[in-house]
This record gives sequence, structure tokens and C-alpha cells, in this order.
Amino acid sequence: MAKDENLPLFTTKLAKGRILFQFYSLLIFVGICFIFVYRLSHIPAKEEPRRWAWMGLFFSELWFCFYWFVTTVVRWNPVYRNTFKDRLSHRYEKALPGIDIFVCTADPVIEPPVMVINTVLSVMAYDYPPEKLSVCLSDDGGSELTFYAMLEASRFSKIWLSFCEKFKVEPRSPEAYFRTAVEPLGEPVMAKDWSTVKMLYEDMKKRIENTTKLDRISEEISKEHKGFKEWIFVASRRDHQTILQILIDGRESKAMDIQGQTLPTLVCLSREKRPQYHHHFKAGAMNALIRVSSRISNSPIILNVDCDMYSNNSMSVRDALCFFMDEEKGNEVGFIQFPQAFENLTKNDVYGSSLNVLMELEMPGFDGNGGPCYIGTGCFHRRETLSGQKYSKIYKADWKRWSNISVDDSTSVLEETCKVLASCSYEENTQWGKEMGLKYDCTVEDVLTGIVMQCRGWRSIYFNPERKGFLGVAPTTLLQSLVQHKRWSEGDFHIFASRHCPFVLGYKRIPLKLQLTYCMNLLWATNCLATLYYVIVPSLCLFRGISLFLEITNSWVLAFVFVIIVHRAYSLGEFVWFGGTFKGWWNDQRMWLYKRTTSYFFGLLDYILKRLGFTNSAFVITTKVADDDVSQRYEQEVMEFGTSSPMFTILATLALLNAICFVSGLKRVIANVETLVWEQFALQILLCGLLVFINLPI
Ligand SMILES: O=c1ccn([C@@H]2O[C@H](COP(=O)(O)OP(=O)(O)O[C@H]3O[C@H](CO)[C@@H](O)[C@H](O)[C@H]3O)[C@@H](O)[C@H]2O)c(=O)[nH]1
Ligand SMILES: [Mn+2]
Repeated sequence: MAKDENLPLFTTKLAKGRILFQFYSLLIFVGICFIFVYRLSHIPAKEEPRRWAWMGLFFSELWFCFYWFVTTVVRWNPVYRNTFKDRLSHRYEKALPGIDIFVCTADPVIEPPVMVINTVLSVMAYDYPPEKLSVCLSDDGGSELTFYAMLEASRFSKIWLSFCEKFKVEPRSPEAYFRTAVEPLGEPVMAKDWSTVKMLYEDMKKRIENTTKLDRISEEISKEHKGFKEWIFVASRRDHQTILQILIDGRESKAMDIQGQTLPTLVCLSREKRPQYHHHFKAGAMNALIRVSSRISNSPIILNVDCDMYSNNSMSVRDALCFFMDEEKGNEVGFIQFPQAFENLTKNDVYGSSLNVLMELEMPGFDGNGGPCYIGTGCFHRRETLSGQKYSKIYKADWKRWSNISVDDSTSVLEETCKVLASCSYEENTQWGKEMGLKYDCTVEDVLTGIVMQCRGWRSIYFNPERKGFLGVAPTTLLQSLVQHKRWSEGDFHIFASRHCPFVLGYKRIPLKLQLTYCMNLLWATNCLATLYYVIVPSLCLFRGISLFLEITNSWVLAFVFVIIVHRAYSLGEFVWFGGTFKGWWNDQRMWLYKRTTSYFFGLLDYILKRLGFTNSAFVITTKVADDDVSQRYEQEVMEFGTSSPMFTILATLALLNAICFVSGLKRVIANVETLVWEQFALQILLCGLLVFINLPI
């Protein structure tokens, strides 16, 4: 036993096959060197008309190489983590710290209340002492429908939590459970409960979905909850006071499930909104939650999830604690990021939303290079880290003290005192949004906040358990996906171009390899320039009869062909290795092109316009539901164009341009078969043809 005391709570393993990757990198590197030798020794003379077009190509290629270098740094050293939860509970079961769980929602139409409460129920049902869990929902929409759903959920939790506890079910979102689990016919005890609970769930779901008008919400509920009138009153207005309700107070003896087990605390918050105060989107909501929860439970660990990211693994809290509570390495850990995984992906993933390579390889790479970025959901934070504290070598977490915090105020007193903390003017002349809490004024508040925390000395950890910790909803139309990436690329570039740039803020604070790793995401937007150049200029030159590339019989061609083939083959291999299909990879290539020519382009443009003071960027919330016909097309993997958008104008123009150039190029070659013109244009025609081929869905 004495021996066990000294064993670590987690281990770190280096990825296998790194030698192979290094060999591949070497091959590409040599190929690139050849390309540059060719480029530098063949610069067209001043009087040649193609000189400028040629220079552009050269610069694009320089960019591609730089970006390749960055992605290679990311992949150099991936690490994978493992936890020992049995050691954790052996040592600390009695002294486990409190956990505050924040769920954010903002719009009852595109984030349906049923989805929101499924997320809430799933995190209430963690395998963890319930008196130490507090779940707090922030509703930026101030919706009475969501609130009503939460009331229903608070009642249903009494049945659901005891069912989960009794039969150890997984996952603990009722919707996901009843959709995926098979009826336990072999176990009569469970089967009986199963059908009762399922029926109760379906009933509740029906009540919530049918409640579109206020007067249909049951009288009984509005009597039981005096605060309900307040929500109804508020919901019809865009500006309103803070409303806050403690739906279940875990400290009260009433708060029990049907088996007499304590229930977690459950709070519903909609912060004050006034037109004259900026509400700062999700970051503002999170900061209000940090303050409010500090009064209610003040737990040292905070988990934050988006309203569509239900918990798929009831052990995640314990997993996270293995990192925070490790005696040797735990103190410097500021946050633990779980991957974003999605439950609504189709086999070949038309919109390339699976993020598989990012989550299975690039994030472990981040971790190996110094710590993953914070990606906004499925992340456990130390309260101190999130509140702006710096890490110091003498810092030591005091878990004993935190494990028995008690608040004496009664529920109603608490509600009143907490409201002040979520009022509009509370942050005036404070450091909130700057030094404290999540940072404001960036559309990827998460990544920015993560960098700042790392630069304050905290380490972050990436943990990707076998059974996924959280499952969310990926966009189901092309436009949604492109708009989401526009928000990300714009925000990321904003960080790069600000004083929070990893090379500036991170200088001497985080390792150089981590600074470079950040570039992979932060420079998404600038990728558009080289890509747009490559898809437009060679095709136009083909149309005009200007030969840009070298003749196909020239032996320097080999260097280009070699790099392109090896590079793409590696990418295909990687994609398939992490669970993709060949068709999925092809779709991903198409999305790669589309994102670079539209999302990133508009992201960059918007950033520039914003800097010049023309626009203000907003947070466009990603839709999480789809009409029946839209979801049907999604299931069939047919690309959905939906409404018109400038993004589509660009895509269509590019596709058309390449089609025309391709045809005219072919014509030119056929007309001059004898003169060997085709040798000069072969590569251009090939590129153009590839673009036409990839654009077939358009
Ligand atoms: O004014 C707002 C706007 C959004 N949200 C919530 O923020 C979350 C994320 O919004 P979503 O539209 O789902 O964005 P995604 O693109 O899916 O989000 C990713 O990227 C965001 C940064 O761009 C991060 O904040 C998210 O955590 C991360 O999942 C959702 O729960 C929203 O309800 C608010 O609470 N208030
Ligand atoms: Mn989302």
C-alpha cells in the first residue's frame, strides 16, 4: 500500500511510428529543395510576359512550404495520456473536490430545449458524489421555453439519475441512451425500469416539444416555481434584468432522487442584457457563470460544455482529476481539454467535419509540444487559472480545504445576491474580459484564453479516452460549415495579428515549438491567398495561352510530381489510419479547397474591414437542428447548398472559370497537336482538370 501512494495518477506515452514520419518528412524536404533549386535557377527574364505570374506561383509555393513545415512541427512529437482512476479513488475518494459544470445556450430555435436538457442531464449523472456537483445553465436567449424544459429536467433527474446509478448505463444523455441502447430483455429487473423510464422520458419530451405557446405550459409548474412568471415576462424582450433560479439546491434535504440519493445542484441563469452594454457572447456568459458559481458552490474545478455536447462517458470527471490531483505533476496543470467528437457524422463525411486527424493526431502533437489549445467545450479548468491567476513554482492545490466548502445562505438569499454578479454594469471598470475570466473581443475567445493561460505558466493536457468524453453536433449543410470556419479563421488570425500572437506574448513564456504549433490554426486565414492564386492564375494563363509550368518532358517535373504524390499519399494514409474512408478523404480534399477559397478569404477580409473600422464581427451561432429534407440529404451525403450566399458565388465562379479554361486549353492543344504545344500546357491542363473534377458537385 505504501508503494501505491507514490505511483502517479497518469502516464504519458510517445506515439509509435515516429521514425516513419521522420523519414517521410525527410523525403518531402529533399523534394522541396529540388523544387527551389529549379525555381531559383529558372526565373523568367524581365521581358517575358509570364514573369509576374511566375513570381506569384513561386511565392505561393514558399507559403505552402512554410505551412508544411508548421504541420510537420505539429506532428513531430505526439503524446498520448492514460489515467488510473482506481488509484485516485483509493487515495482521495473522501476528499474529492467540488466540480462546477457550465452549459451555455443562446437560442431556443437553433438549439432546441430538448437537446439542452439532455446535455444537462448527462452531466448531472456523472459517476461522482452528487453533493459535489453543481450544474449551471446559462441561457443567453432568456427563453421561457428553455427554462420550462429545465424545470421538467429537474423533475425527471430524480428518476434518471437513480436509473443511471442503479444500472450503470452509458451514455447518460437519455435521448442518446434510448436511441443507442438495446432493450435489456435478458434482465427482468432492469427491463421493467427501462420501459418506465423510457416512457416518462418520451412523455416529457412530448410536453416540451409541444410547448410553443406560453399558455400551454402547465399551471401546476408555474405555481410551484414563483420565478417562472419572471422568465415569461422577460422572454418577450431583448433587454432584461438578470434572472436566476436555483432549481435544485443540493444542500437541501428535499433534493433527493427516488432512491433517496442526493441530487446535484442545478441552476438556471440568464444574465442581464441592455443595448448600451456589449454582452460579449459566450465569453460574457462564461464570466457571469464564473462569478455566480463562486457564490453558490465555488468549486475549484470548472467543466465547460456547449449545449450540444453531452457527456458520453460518466468517468470523465474522475479522468480529469487524475491530472489535476497527481502529486508530482498535477499542480502546474491549468486545464484539460477533451476532443470534440460528433455523433451525427455520415460514413464519408461530405463536409469534412469529423476533425479526426485534428483530434487524434494534431492535438496530441500540440500536447507533446507544450500543451493543447483550449477549444471551448469539453474542457476542465482550475478555477484559479480561469480567473486570471499566474502559476508559480510554490503553488500547491489545497484539495482538503476545497472538499468541505459550505455556504450558509438560504436558496432565496443566494438567488438575490447572485443576481448582482450577473448584471450588465458589474464588469464596468473591472479586469473581467481582460485579465480575469475568458477574454473578450475575439470570435475564438477559447483559443485566445488558452494562449494567455499558457503564457501565465500553466500547463495544459489533452486527454482522449477510448470511450469519447463528449459528443456534439456537427454542421449539416455546406454553408453552416463554411460560416463556422469563417468565424474560426477570422478569430484565429485576429489573435495572430494582435499582441497576443504566440511569438510576441509567448516569447520566452512558452516553447518555440508550441508557438509554431499555434500557427497551424492561427494562420488558416492567410492560407487563402496562395490557394486562390493557385486555382485562378494558372487556369487564366491557360486560357490566354501563357505557359506557366515547365514542359512535362522536363526532368525537373519529377521533383514536383514526387512531392505532390508523396504528400497526398501520406495525407490519405493518415486520414484512413484515423478511421476515415477513401471517399471521405476525397470529400475532405474538396472541403479543404472550399474552406480556403471562401471561409478563410472572408475571414481575412472581415478581419481587415474590422481593423479599418467598417464592420463589427459577431458570433454567428451554429445551427444544431435541420429540417427533415435537409437531414435526409445529409444522410444520403448529397451536398446541400440551401440559401444563396456570397460564399457560393465564389465557389460557383471558380468552378465555372476552371471549366471554361479547361475546355479552351484542350481546344488549343488539339488544334496544335503537331507543334508539341501540349508538352508546355500539360501540367496546367492537369491542374485545371483536377479542379473541374473536384468541383463536380457544384
Ligand atoms: O452569444 C452567445 C453565442 C453563443 N453562445 C454559446 O456558445 C456555444 C458555442 O456556439 P456554437 O454556435 O455551437 O459554436 P461552434 O462553432 O460549434 O463552437 C466552437 O467554437 C467557439 C468559438 O468560435 C467556441 O466558443 C465553442 O466552444 C466551440 O465549440 C453554444 O453553446 C452557444 O449556445 C452563448 O452562450 N452566447
Ligand atoms: Mn457547436
